[in-house]
Amino acid sequence: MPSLTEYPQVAAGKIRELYAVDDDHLLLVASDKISAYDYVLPTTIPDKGRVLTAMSVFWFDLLDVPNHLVAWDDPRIPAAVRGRALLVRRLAMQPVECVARGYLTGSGLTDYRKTGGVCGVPLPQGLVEASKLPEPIFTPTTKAEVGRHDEAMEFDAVRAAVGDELAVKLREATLSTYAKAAEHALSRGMILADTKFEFGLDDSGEIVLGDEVLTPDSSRYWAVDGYQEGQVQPAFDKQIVRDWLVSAESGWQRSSGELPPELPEHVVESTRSRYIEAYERISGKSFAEWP
Ligand SMILES: CCOC(=O)Cn1cc(-c2ncnc(N)c2C#N)cn1
Repeated sequence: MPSLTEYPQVAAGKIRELYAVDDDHLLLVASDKISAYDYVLPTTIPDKGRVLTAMSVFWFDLLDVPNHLVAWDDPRIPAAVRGRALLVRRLAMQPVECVARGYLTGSGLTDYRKTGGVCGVPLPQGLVEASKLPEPIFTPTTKAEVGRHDEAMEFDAVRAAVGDELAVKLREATLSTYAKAAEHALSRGMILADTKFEFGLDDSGEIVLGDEVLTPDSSRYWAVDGYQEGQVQPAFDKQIVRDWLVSAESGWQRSSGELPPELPEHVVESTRSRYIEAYERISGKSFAEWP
């Protein structure tokens, strides 16, 4: 069994790292780090990396779309990260964050209030926070540099970036994959409000689903119970953390620009439970059975 130090690191995000295994394979490793209000918090959530990896594996198996997953249990995966790492095949990743939205919130709502639509896609008047959209929309963004925000792209910008034919294929793959996932989530009592996919091309030029998929870090999940149009929905996984950070108890002021403080044990434990609950509701499996 190799050690992670044998694999050169090729990319690092706030929460995840990517390593080169060989010419054709990469290792996508999820940490237990958690971010809130655009900060990576000093406190980790035990098992978060394993839960989100288990969720990606579940979704890759459920969705019948070509994807980059080779294995999550393989001799090439170092023991230290087994269960929170995906062995994937190397793709030519496309320079577009492929976002699908079924509900209006966050930056999409801000865009709508300014322009009447999102990423140039016109929407009906009268929509409010958390409104369900008449049909899901493709609202791509750029892949921003580390430390910068992704920027909204209109469809013409996607065409300019990848060409007309591939732009259409990316939109179709994004919306059809979102629809399948949202339908399954709803059958499990969860609203998949939006999600971000990354696609690459394999050697035959086929579109292949990459990155992590349909995790609470790449998606907004809301519980159906309690869904109320017109108000900000609690994020299934991070709301406890967000609420504590802006409560008097934390002693932290979001506007201060200071790093957030350590989380108390009860917030860590409740958040760990929320991640496990999200996985178990969506997958119908027990997290205790994940390696
Ligand atoms: C540190 C986290 O950042 C990323 O994983 C983004 N990223 C993905 C790739 C990638 N590159 C080739 N083939 C792939 N299958 C993938 C994947 N997934 C590169 N950066």
